[in-house]
Amino acid sequence: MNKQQLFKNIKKKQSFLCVGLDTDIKKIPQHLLSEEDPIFAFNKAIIDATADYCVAYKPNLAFYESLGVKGMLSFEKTVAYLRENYPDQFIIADAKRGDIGNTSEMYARSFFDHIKVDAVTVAPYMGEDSVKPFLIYPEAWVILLALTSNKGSHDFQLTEDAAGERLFEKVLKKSQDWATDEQMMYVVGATQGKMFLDIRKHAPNHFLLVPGVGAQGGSLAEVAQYGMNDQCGLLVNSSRAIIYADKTENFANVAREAALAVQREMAGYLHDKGIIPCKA
Ligand SMILES: O=c1ccn([C@@H]2O[C@H](COP(=O)(O)O)[C@@H](O)[C@H]2O)c(=O)[nH]1
Repeated sequence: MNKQQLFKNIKKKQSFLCVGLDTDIKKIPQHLLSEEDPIFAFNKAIIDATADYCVAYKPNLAFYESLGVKGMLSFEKTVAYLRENYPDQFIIADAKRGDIGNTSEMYARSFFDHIKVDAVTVAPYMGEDSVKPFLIYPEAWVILLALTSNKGSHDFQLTEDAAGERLFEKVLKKSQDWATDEQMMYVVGATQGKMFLDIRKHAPNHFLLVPGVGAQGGSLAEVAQYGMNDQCGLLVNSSRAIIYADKTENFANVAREAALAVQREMAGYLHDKGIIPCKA
């Protein structure tokens, strides 16, 4: 999916919500454990319940890999289910990959040739040759870690060189030699508040994948205020606060309500920015 199609979907759905499929066998409702593939059954129910209110899904690979081969099958089935039934949803494999060139090439093949997601998250710290193999797929996206949502983002990403340039700024600047905003996005944590202003100085037109609202306490209002651009430019992820909003047999309906609440708030910010027309 290209940038224009993504923006069109955001306007149509009045939402820039990405639902995170961080599916943990220990957290899903008990009654699903008798299913042949409980993880897929959970994901399918969550997707069917929330698809009206979001434009993207982000399965995090750690949750699937932790279950071995079975988990990877659930992941692949989830992506195939989305592709077949919700082709307008943008699919992000949150895998935080990146290695020497020939190894990155294998990661890229796995996500873009084999599983066929729209985007993969990549760590930038091994540099150009570790990122470039993901960029040979013209329709696929790289989402580079820039300024993450966790406390540890201070350890490296916010450190300054002698000229006062912070590491995340170097990442934003340098990586723009590798790809345009039609193929690269950046991860910026919702917990970073006003730092979105600094991000936008270096990347005014890029889409940002923003995790950290909901369970991590980041403010959607601040993200919209400081991070939104004329084409929205935001995909805000929420995982636990939506998918585990309820643990009973009614979990999917409650997840739908949680997604709807976020979508309504997002519609307000899109109106305020003039991206979607005000209600009559
Ligand atoms: O900076 C980052 C980068 C990635 N993540 C991932 O996003 C989700 C957040 O889940 P919540 O339950 O909504 O907190 C999860 O998959 C993280 O690994 C992040 O949180 N921060």
